[in-house]
Amino acid sequence: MKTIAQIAAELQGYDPQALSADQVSAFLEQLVQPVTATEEIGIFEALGRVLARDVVSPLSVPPHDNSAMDGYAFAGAQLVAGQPLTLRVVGTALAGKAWTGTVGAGECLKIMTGAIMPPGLDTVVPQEFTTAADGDHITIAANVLRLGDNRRFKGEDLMEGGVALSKGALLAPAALGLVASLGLKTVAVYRRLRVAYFSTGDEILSLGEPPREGAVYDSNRYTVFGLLTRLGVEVIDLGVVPDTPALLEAAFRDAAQRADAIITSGGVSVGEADHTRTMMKQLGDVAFWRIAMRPGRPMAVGRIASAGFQKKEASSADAESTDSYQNDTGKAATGAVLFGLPGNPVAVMVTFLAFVRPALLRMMGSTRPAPPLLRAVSTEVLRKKAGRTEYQRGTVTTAADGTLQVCTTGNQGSGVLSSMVQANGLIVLHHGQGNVAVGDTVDVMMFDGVI
Ligand SMILES: Nc1nc2c(c(=O)[nH]1)N[C@H]1C(S)=C(S)[C@@H](COP(=O)(O)OP(=O)(O)OC[C@H]3O[C@@H](n4cnc5c(N)ncnc54)[C@H](O)[C@@H]3O)O[C@H]1N2
Ligand code: MOO
Repeated sequence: MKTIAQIAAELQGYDPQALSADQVSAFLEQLVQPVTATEEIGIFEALGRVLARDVVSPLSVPPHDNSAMDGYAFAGAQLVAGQPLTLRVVGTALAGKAWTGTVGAGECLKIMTGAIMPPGLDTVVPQEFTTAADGDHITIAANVLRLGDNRRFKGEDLMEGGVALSKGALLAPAALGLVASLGLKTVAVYRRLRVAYFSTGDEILSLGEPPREGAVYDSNRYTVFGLLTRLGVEVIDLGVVPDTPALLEAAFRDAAQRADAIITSGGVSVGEADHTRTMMKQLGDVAFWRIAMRPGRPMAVGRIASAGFQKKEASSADAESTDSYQNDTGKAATGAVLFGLPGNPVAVMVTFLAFVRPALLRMMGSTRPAPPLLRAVSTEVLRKKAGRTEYQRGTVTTAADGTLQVCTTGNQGSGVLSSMVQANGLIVLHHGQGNVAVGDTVDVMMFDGVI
């Protein structure tokens, strides 16, 4: 496990007072490692979990060549271009039962979708392309079919012995179905990540407290709860912690003991009455950054030591595998990764989406690349200074001509949550980018499926 100083030394051009968003991502990739503990769980429990071992197909899917249509199976070599074909129906093959008779030249077999294709037959004509000829014959119109049509091959979805799903896959609904199609009842996944969160600040009111002059209700706790829950981690909610050293220390210790990662909001800027910063420094190995981005400029990142694990031992633990420090909760006793987010509600969400979410996914063991950004045409002028990354709240819509367009949603202040609620994505104005004119194409990070 590398210390903050080690990672910083390896990162080109590292300056904690002026880090680009890309440098932050590169830093976090070094700081966080996937959990190692795994468990075997039922498929219904596996949605959103990360596969810890390749799933190797114990059988082929489909298990045999079969029909893709309700119709008539026959040997396709009998088809002649430009001519209809009349065949005698010799029987019916139903799904789930093998047909045991023989089908010769000039003959066909009535077959249902999914029924096994008997040997020698390779083509299926859908029922609606046929007309009943006299007695037990059918006629296939000319030029409606080619040899091999409507036949599904054994193993065309998954072949026995092949890797059906790779380690690191995030189990989405299609993956659950795929596992079930192999007849498997359980999958091996990484244990669920535990993430503790608390809000800091003396001006922050918990719900239920009466309003007080100068105080605001805690909203970050709820947005972070939502973001973490959507990610599928176990959320450890530690509420609002006042700016009191003893209470902050207790909260950090408790969080580091129980969680893999700690998220806090507030107290990472240069304010005077902030014990949060001091406590982070005292209990851990933490860097305080000013990121060249908006919103989300100040942020603290590092590792908080858990009780019984002395900070100065961190370097001796470096060479060891995290596994040797497992405590009885299955969590490495090396403390927890800290994401100290700025207090402003939109800055919390933006830093979470830009940095914390990818880092947590990595800790969960996921190897899925980040979803691609969408390209949309800006319908307004966007003022942007080169030399920092800006995230603006926006709404993407489809124009009458089918192109995607985007406009911003209201007040872009970093405390304004209403414009976040209206948005369906974040317009990402990259580090080197300047002003945007009407008609320029911009990148958008869509929220769907993320938040
Ligand atoms: N001299 C400077 N001042 C500030 C700087 C700076 O670089 N130099 N950066 C500004 C930026 S950008 C931000 S963001 C804030 C971040 O400061 P803190 O992380 O110390 O956050 P606080 O001061 O505690 O809070 C900021 C703001 O957010 C409100 N807040 C905090 N927690 C919550 C919560 N749980 N729910 C709702 N609202 C919350 C808080 O009341 C403040 O209004 O610093 C700037 N200043
Ligand atoms: O950039 Mo701060 O992080 O405005 O909210």
